[in-house]
Amino acid sequence: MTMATGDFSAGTDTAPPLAIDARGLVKRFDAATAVDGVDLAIPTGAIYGILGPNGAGKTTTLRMLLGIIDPDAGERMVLGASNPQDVARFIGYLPEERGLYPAMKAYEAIAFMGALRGLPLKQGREKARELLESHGLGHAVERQIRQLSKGMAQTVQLLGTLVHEPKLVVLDEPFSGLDAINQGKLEVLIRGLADKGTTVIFSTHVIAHAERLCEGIAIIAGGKVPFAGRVDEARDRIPAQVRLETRRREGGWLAALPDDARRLGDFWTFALPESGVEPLLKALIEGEAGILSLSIERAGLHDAFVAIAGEAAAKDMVANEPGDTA
Ligand SMILES: Nc1ncnc2c1ncn2[C@@H]1O[C@H](COP(=O)(O)OP(=O)(O)OP(=O)(O)O)[C@@H](O)[C@H]1O
Repeated sequence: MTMATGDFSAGTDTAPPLAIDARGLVKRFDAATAVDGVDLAIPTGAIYGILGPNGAGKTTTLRMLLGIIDPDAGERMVLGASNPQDVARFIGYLPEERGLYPAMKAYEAIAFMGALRGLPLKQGREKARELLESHGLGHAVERQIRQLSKGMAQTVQLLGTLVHEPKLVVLDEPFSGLDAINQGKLEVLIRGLADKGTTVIFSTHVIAHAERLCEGIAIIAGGKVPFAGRVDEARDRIPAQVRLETRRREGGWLAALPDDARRLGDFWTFALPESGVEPLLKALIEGEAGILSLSIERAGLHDAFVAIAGEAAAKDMVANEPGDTA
C-alpha cells in the first residue's frame, strides 16, 4: 500500500483501503490560495478531525473531497473513486450553513435529503420516522421544521445526512450551535457510526471534541497541513511533563534533576528526559530524596496544536467549551 502523510495504518499490510486519499490539493480564489497543497490519508472506519482556526481552509478542503468544487491542483480518491460525484450516494454531508425548508415536516425533510442521495422516498419516510424515534424526537415526526427549536432542527438535518446509511459521513463544524447536552449526544452518535464501520470526518475549531473522538486528525492553518496523523503522535510532539514531590528539600540527588527543572511550591516540574524516568528514579532513591509523589503528564492536544500550528493559529481555537455556540 502506498503511504501518504498522516497514514496511521503504516506497517499493517492487512489495513483496509483508505476512505480518503488526497494528494497535493490546491484551491485558489482570485489571488488568494485557500488550500495550499494538502495531503490527507483517512482510513476506512476512522473518526477523523480537521482542526483549524477560522479561514484555515477546512470547508474548502471538505468541499473538494465531496466534489462540490474541484481542486486547481492535486488528486483525491474518495471511497475508491477519483470523482467524488460517482460515489455521492455513499456519502452524507452536513454543511456548515444549516438550513431546511421551514414548511416541511421533520420526517419529510429527512426523506427529502435521503432522496437527494438516491434513497427512494417511501423508504426514506419509514427510515426517517425510525431515526426520529430512536433519537428522542418521536414527538416531532409530523411537526414542521419552523416549529422546532434550533437544536432539534439541527438534529433533523443531521439525521437527514445519515438516512441513506452512507459509508462516509462528512460533518462541517457539527458541534457549533448545539448546547452541551446535544454536543454530548452528537459525540455518542459519531462513535456509534464508527462502531458500524462508517468513516466520519468532521471539522472543528474546538480541540476537545477531536481529542475525545478522533483517532486521526489533520491540523490545518493558512491552507497548509503541518500535521496529519494520530492524535497520540501529535501529543507526543511535546515532551510529557514530570511532577515530583520529595520529603527532603536538599541533597546530592538534586544534581540528578534535568537542567529545565523548576520548583513550583512543593513540586519540581520538568520535561520527561529522553532517557525516561527510570535513571532519575534510581538517583532519587540512592540519594534518599524521599519521593512522596511522581507523576508523568502527557501534553494535551491543545498544547500540541500550539506547538505545531503556532500561537497565532491557536488563538482562534477553543480548547474545551462544551456550550460553544460559535
Ligand atoms: N467561494 C469563495 N470565494 C472566495 N474566497 C473564498 C471562498 N471560499 C473560501 N474562501 C476563502 O478561503 C479561505 C478558507 O476558507 P474556508 O471556508 O475553507 O475556511 P474554514 O477553515 O472552513 O473557516 P471557517 O471555520 O471560518 O469556515 C478564507 O480566506 C476564505 O475567505
